[in-house]
Amino acid sequence: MSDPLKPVSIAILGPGTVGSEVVRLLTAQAEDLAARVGAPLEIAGIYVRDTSKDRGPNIPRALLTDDASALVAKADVVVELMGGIEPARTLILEAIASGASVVTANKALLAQHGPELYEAADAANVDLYFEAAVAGAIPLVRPVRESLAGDHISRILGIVNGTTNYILDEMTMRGLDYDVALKQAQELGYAEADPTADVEGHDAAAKAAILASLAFHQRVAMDDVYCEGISAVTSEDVIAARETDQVIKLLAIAERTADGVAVRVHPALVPMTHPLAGVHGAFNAVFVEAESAGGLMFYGQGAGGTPTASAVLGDLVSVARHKASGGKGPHESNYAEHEVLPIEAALTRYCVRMSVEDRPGVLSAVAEVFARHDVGIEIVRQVPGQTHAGLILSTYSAPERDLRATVSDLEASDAVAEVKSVLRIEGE
Ligand SMILES: NC(=O)C1=CN([C@@H]2O[C@H](COP(=O)(O)OP(=O)(O)OC[C@H]3O[C@@H](n4cnc5c(N)ncnc54)[C@H](OP(=O)(O)O)[C@@H]3O)[C@@H](O)[C@H]2O)C=CC1
Ligand SMILES: N[C@@H](CC=O)C(=O)O
Ligand code: NA
Repeated sequence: MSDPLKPVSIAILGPGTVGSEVVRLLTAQAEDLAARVGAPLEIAGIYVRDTSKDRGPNIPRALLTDDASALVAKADVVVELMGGIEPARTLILEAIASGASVVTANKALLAQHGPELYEAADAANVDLYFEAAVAGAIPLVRPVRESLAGDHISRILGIVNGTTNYILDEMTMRGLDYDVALKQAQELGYAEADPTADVEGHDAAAKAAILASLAFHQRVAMDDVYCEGISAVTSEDVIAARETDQVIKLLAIAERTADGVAVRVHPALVPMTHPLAGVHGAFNAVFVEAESAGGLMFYGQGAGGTPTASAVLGDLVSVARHKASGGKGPHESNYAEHEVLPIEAALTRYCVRMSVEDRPGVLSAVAEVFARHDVGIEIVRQVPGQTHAGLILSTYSAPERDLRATVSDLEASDAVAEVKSVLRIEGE
């Protein structure tokens, strides 16, 4: 335990969208934060690659340094907001080795190298906090890691990527083109430095891996998460969804069943009446189902500089309190060994949109393909077309492997001109 009046020295790595807001709020709220921590928080320096670049009025030039290792070595707490794997990983390990606690928003790093970082932090008896890494401002890591530590979480389902929710929402509500909506999301500071991580689902998959690891008390890596992004979602899909009172959302789903755990990220049709359908813009919403607590819902801003800075500062206050007055946050809990199940085992529903020959007998030929794989059809809608008829079929719940085999046979069928899209249906 250090002298309660001695300042806690903070190193900021990366004053970008999030980091610059953290610095602004640390300065603007200095008195409140000092009172809450029990010691002043002092910025020891801000690491950048180029110290000559102007970074706006919130970033004092005098604090800039391009010597990350020297800065990390003199800090009590290192706040990593650069993103990416290297040099973030090495600098966090250096920080931990020198006895500093770490706050990071870097989900990509945690999903790939989490075990190495948790082990180092536990061995050095320092904190590693990462509330901002999952669902931005929403308190979610702490509730799952701490508040629900006495319960059994069975399922987590939600929207955990602000950029893709913003894009899909703009396409649905305002008919915007995909590319225009993505550009806006980048300008608003929601997207990752390389937005491929957002639109291909990798960012949501990293968050799903982190949440599943915390919820199921075992290591779930990025590679364990089945991942499909939204880059293949077309305006036609969005319109077809709206015509059937549904919306398309990129969902992250982590489930624990009797057979093991399954974690997946993919676009899905959600009924308009479901609460997730009402999550607009860059907002996120996550449902957590636990044995004793029942259902819990978390909702708020999942991206953006200021909201994310709130989560970073919350962590910073916690770890600084430990530096000022003693104590330590939770260590990694990874004792469980559930099997990680493949996507083929998932039970889900499909909506298949296709164009078919406009002749008698086609409907029964299509129905026969579904029956061949024991997949029940719940709803059939036919849409007249010029050369072909449009057919939209929604199935009952079935194993993914049977649904895939059905689609593959539909593609090979003479009755089907084209399978235009296949979307899972969730949230009913
Ligand atoms: N933006 C958001 O809504 C959210 C972001 N996050 C996470 O927060 C982290 C930061 O994101 P964000 O602020 O948006 O990112 P930005 O790209 O806006 O900022 C990154 C900052 O880090 C600096 N940086 C990047 N790479 C290096 C490097 N190799 N060496 C030194 N400095 C480097 C950049 O410097 P320079 O200006 O010189 O390029 C910039 O100042 C990421 O891990 C991201 O996933 C988490 C939740 C929400
Ligand atoms: N790019 C991410 C930022 C927050 O994690 C997102 O869009 O959700
Ligand atoms: Na969060």
